[in-house]
Amino acid sequence: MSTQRKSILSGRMVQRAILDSFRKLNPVMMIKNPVMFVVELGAMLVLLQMLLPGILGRSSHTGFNIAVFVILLITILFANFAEALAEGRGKAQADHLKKTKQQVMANKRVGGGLRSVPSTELRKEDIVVVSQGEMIPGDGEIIEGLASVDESAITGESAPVIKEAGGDFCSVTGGTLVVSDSIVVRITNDPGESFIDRMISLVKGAKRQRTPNEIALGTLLAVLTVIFLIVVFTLKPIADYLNIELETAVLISLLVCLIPTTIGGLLSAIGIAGMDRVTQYNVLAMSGKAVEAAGDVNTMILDKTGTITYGNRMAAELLPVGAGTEAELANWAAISSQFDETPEGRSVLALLRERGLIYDELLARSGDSIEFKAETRMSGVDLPDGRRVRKGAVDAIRRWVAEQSGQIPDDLEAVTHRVAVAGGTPLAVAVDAVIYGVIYLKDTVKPGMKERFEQLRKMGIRTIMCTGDNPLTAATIAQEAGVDDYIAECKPEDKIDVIRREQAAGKLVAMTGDGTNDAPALAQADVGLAMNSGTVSAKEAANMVDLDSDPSKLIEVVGIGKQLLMTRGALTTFSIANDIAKYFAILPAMFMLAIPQMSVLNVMKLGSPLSAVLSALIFNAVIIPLLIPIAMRGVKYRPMSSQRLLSRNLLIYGLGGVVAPFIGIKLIDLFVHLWI
Ligand SMILES: Nc1ncnc2c1ncn2[C@@H]1O[C@H](COP(=O)(O)OP(=O)(O)OP(=O)(O)O)[C@@H](O)[C@H]1O
Ligand SMILES: [K+]
Ligand SMILES: [Mg+2]
Repeated sequence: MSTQRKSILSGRMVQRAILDSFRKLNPVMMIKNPVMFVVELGAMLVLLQMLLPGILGRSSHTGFNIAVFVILLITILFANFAEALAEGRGKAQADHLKKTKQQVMANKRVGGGLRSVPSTELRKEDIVVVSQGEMIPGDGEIIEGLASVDESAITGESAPVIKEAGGDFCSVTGGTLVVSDSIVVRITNDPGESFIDRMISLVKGAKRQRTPNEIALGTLLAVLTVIFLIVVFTLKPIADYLNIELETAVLISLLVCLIPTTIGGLLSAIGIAGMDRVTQYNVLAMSGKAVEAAGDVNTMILDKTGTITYGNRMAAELLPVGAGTEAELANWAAISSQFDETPEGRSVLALLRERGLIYDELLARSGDSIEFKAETRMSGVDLPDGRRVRKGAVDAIRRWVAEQSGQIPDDLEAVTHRVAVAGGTPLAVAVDAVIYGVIYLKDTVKPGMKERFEQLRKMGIRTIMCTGDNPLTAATIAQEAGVDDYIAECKPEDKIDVIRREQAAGKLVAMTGDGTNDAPALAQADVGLAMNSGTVSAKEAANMVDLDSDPSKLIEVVGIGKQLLMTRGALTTFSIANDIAKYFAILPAMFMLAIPQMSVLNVMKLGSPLSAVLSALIFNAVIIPLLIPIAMRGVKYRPMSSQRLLSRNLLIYGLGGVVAPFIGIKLIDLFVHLWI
C-alpha cells in the first residue's frame, strides 16, 4: 500500500546543487548559520593577511596561508553543497507540480446557465460542472453526482478513485482528471491557496521553518562557537606574554577545528532530508515540527470507518424487530434515506432496488430532510402529517424512542447483537415511538492491519480506536484489527477529550482521520494525519496529508520522525567528539612551532607542526561530504526501545567520533608532509 516514490539523484540535481553552493557563500545568507559564518569570517581574515602581509601580525608562510584559505573555502562550500543537495529533490518535484498547475477552462454556474471561465478566476463558493475528460479546475467538494477521478498528477497512483457527493469521499483536488461521469463541485479555495500551491511551496521548502528542536540545537552550536572564539582569542595574549609567536592563520585553523563545523554544516540538510523522506512516502507534512513530533509519539488515535476499515459501509440486510414486517421496515428505511446523501443512506435505497422492494417514494419526497449529524448519530425525514421517521445508531434511536415513552421491542437487543458481533454497524429504524427493525451495514477491515499495529507496539506506541459505532461492533473490529484499546459511541468532542487526556498525562498524540467530524481532533493532536480522500476541513485541520489515504502510513511517518531525531543526535555526538580529538592533534603541534621541547606531546608523530595543522583542517573539511549520505538517508532505524537505541548510538557515534580523527589526520598527514 505504502508506495515509496522513486528518488534518484540526477546529474542535473547535483549540477544545480554545486551552483547553489557558490550562491550560498553570500554572507547575508551565511549569517543564518553562525558556525559556518565564523568559518567564512576566518577565511576572509586569512585572505586579508595574504593580501596585506603583516597587517595581522607576522606571517612567515605564504604557502601555508594560501592552503588554509583554500581549505576554509572548501569547508564552507561542502556545507553549502549538503544543504543544496537536500533541497534539490524538493525543487525538482516543485517544478513537476508547477507543470500540473496549468490553467484550464471551467464551466461555472452563473444564474441558470453555465459560463466558460479560466480556472484562475474561480473564487471560493463558486459552483462548477466538470464532465468526463475534463480537468477539475480547483479544489472543492462535490455537491451533486459521482465520478471516477484520476488523481495520479498528485498521488502518483494511476488507478482512478470514486468521488461522490455527501460523506467523507466528496473532496476533489484541482489538477486532477474526471475519467467518467459528471459532477457539480463547490470551489473551496481562492486562487493561490490551492492544495497544489501548498504542495509546491512545501516541497520547495520556501516556507521551511526551523523546528524548536533545530533552533535549540542551533543555539547550542552558536554558544559553543562563541566559547571557542573566546578561548582562542585569549590564547593570543597568553602566548604573547610567554613570548611565543602564534600566527593568525594557525589560530584561525585551531578555531575552525574546535567549533562544531560538522553538525553546523549538516544540520539543515538533515532537517530538509527528513521532510523529503516523508514526501517520498507520499505524505505531505506541513511542517518539520510535525515530522519531529511523530518521532516522539506515544499514543495513536484512529477512527474506525474509512481508517481501519474500507469505509464503504453498505446496507446488506434488513432485520425486522417486534411487530414490524420486512416490507414495513423496507418502506421506513427507504423513506428515512430519501434525502440522505451519505454512502450509508444511498446504499439503503440501492438495497431496495436490488431486492425488488418498493416504498412510498411520493410520501418520502413530501417530507423535510433531517440530515445525518455526528452529534445526533441519526438521519431521516419529517413528514407533512407530523410523523417523524428516523434511522441511526441503535442507542441514539433507543433514547429518542424512550423520550417519546415508546416501547423498545424485546428482540432489538438480540438482533443488534448479531450484527455487532459480526463487525457490522446496526442502524435502527423508527417512526415516532415505534421501532421497526435494524439495517445491517457491512464494512471490511483493511488487510495487514494486525501486523502493522504489532509493529507500533514494538516501537512503544499505544493504539486507540475511536468510533461512533456501538461497543460491540467496536470490540469486534478492535479485536480483528489488533488495536490496544477502543472507545465506542464516540462523538467528535469525545475524540478531542481522549487526546487532551493523553496530552495532559505528558503523552504526544498522533491521530488519523478523514471526516469533517474528525477535524477538531486532527487539529488538537500533536500529529494529525488526514486522508487525501477525506473532506477539505479534515485536510486543513491536519498537519499532514497522506496522498494514498492509508492511515497505517503513520507507522512510516513515526519511523521517519524517529530517524530524523536520531540522525541529528548521532551526527551531533560525532561532530563534538571529533572536535575534542582534533584539539589533541592540533594544540601540541601549535606550541611545537614555538617550543620545540613540546614535541613529546606529538603522540601521533605527525610530520611537522604545519602539516599537523593543515591535516586537521583538511580532515575537518572532508568529513562533511563523507557524512552527507548519512545526513540524507538517515541513520538506520529498527523498532526497539529508545533507551537501547540511545546507548547503541552513543557507542557508535561517540566512540567513532573520537577515534576517526586520529586515524584520518594521521593518514592525511602522511601525504601533506610530503609537500611541507
Ligand atoms: N447516514 C446515516 N444515517 C443515520 N445514522 C448513521 C449514518 N451514518 C452513520 N450513522 C450512525 O452514526 C454513527 C456515527 O457515525 P460517524 O460516521 O460519525 O462515525 P465516526 O464517529 O466517524 O466513527 P467511525 O468512522 O470510526 O465509525 C455510526 O456508527 C452509525 O451508527
Ligand atoms: K570543527
Ligand atoms: Mg468516520
